[in-house]
Amino acid sequence: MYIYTSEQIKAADQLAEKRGMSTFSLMENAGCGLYHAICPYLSTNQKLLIASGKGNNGGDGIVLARYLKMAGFEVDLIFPLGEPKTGVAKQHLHYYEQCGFPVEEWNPNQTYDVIVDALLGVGAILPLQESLVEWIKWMKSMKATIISIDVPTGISSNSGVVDQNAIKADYTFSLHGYKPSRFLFPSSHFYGQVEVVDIGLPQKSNWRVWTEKDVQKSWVKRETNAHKGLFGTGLLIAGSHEMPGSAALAASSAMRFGIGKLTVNTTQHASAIIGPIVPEVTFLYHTYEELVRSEWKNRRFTCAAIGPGLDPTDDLEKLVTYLLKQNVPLILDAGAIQSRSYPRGEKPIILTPHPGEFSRLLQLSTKEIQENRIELASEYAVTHHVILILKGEYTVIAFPDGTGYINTTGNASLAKGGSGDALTGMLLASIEGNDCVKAAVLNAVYIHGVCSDEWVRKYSEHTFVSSDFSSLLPMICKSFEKE
Ligand SMILES: NC(=O)C1=CN([C@@H]2O[C@H](COP(=O)(O)OP(=O)(O)OC[C@H]3O[C@@H](n4cnc5c(N)ncnc54)[C@H](O)[C@@H]3O)[C@@H](O)[C@H]2O)[C@@H](O)CC1
Ligand SMILES: [K+]
Repeated sequence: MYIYTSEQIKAADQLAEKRGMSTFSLMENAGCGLYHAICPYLSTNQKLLIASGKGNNGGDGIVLARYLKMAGFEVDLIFPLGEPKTGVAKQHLHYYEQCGFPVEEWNPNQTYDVIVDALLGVGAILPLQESLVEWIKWMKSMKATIISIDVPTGISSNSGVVDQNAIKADYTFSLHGYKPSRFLFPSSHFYGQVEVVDIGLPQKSNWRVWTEKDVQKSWVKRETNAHKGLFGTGLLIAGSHEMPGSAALAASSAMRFGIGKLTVNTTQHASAIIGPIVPEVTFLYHTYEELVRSEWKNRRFTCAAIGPGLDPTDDLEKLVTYLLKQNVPLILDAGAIQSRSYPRGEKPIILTPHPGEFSRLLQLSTKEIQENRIELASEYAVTHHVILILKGEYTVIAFPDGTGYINTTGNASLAKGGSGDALTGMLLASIEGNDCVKAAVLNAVYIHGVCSDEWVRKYSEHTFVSSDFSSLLPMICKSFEKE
């Protein structure tokens, strides 16, 4: 489940060539792999069109056409932009013709059930040429099932940018790995259902998708002689007169997700609301200044989270600066997400902005953030030595060492006040319950999403509320425990 930029794909191609695996063979692997992956979606009574471009994406289309013809499918292969230009695509066209298969002229009066878009892949340069636009308009009018090879024509590989005439695929079969645009916006909505086709290249990338298997492998089972001191003594600085619920949601999720002990620093008013919901927590009622002065030394907290339900003020900033010096895992959310510098310590500092908060941090529009979520999150994490969790559909989790992950769990039911607070609580618990920081962070994000996925399996997505995390977590966590 790796993710590759167009530059990485080209480099992998060149390295394979140098090592003796020719691009001709890779194209054969691609076409053959595509054939096996696409076949289950086709039937021999359908009329198929493969539209190939001049580059190697078009070459993949030629190989696929040969396999489909050999299997008895009714396929027309056409070149709306002219015949192939690259050496390997020409070679494959030669072999295709030697096998006795024809190239057709585009006939706008012919109808098709399935159209395979092998026009542009990772070599696309936007905007689309006028000659292609006319053809795409005809193709869209056909109302056929559209299958794109590698990336839908008209979207960028590396960013979320989309040409106004881009092809919206029903299915996309990506070669070797996902391309970043699969998880960016608005491009991801043009991919349809996506499958990755292996073409025999070694998998190596700093970016990948975190999967159920990853969670299972990294799930920590408690020792039989465990005691509460082993799972963290957390300080949650959250909740205000106006927003007491944020602290309740973060605290209950932290307790449910396994933290040993939790103290909530909040207002007296907020604690009257939090207490009945989470009787397991203890309370502090300090001002930010008082917390800086004494509490840390007296209490020996092993981790902290700050921000849910808090307004960004100068005093809050002073407290964050103080916490950053304590060398404990620190989660900064909501009101605590501000522009500042970070120490290069051993303990993880985790920021959890949504696109609006990240846009304020970077002084970029939300559109620019959404088009380049992966790259921008990674740059920020590396430059500031923090773990950056950029929330939203396909949450991006970027680490200071330049690695990163995409989370694919979760759905629109999470678009509701309080879901971020619950994540903060889960992160606080997770970071103390797993020695592997990456797994701790990724598992919290993954399971947070699974809760909402489980909800929508049974109930309407409109009805999920963040208090539901508490009742869903016991069952969902159980499903990851090894017997
Ligand atoms: N390592 C891999 O993953 C492999 C990838 N292969 C395929 O090779 C593709 C990349 O091939 P290329 O680098 O040849 O690039 P493409 O085939 O994506 O596109 C290049 C061609 O499209 C034309 N073009 C670019 N932008 C255009 C626009 N806006 N309007 C009209 N024409 C435009 C260029 O002039 C060039 O002729 C991949 O997407 C994949 O399908 C496989 O064939 C082999 C191995
Ligand atoms: K394509």
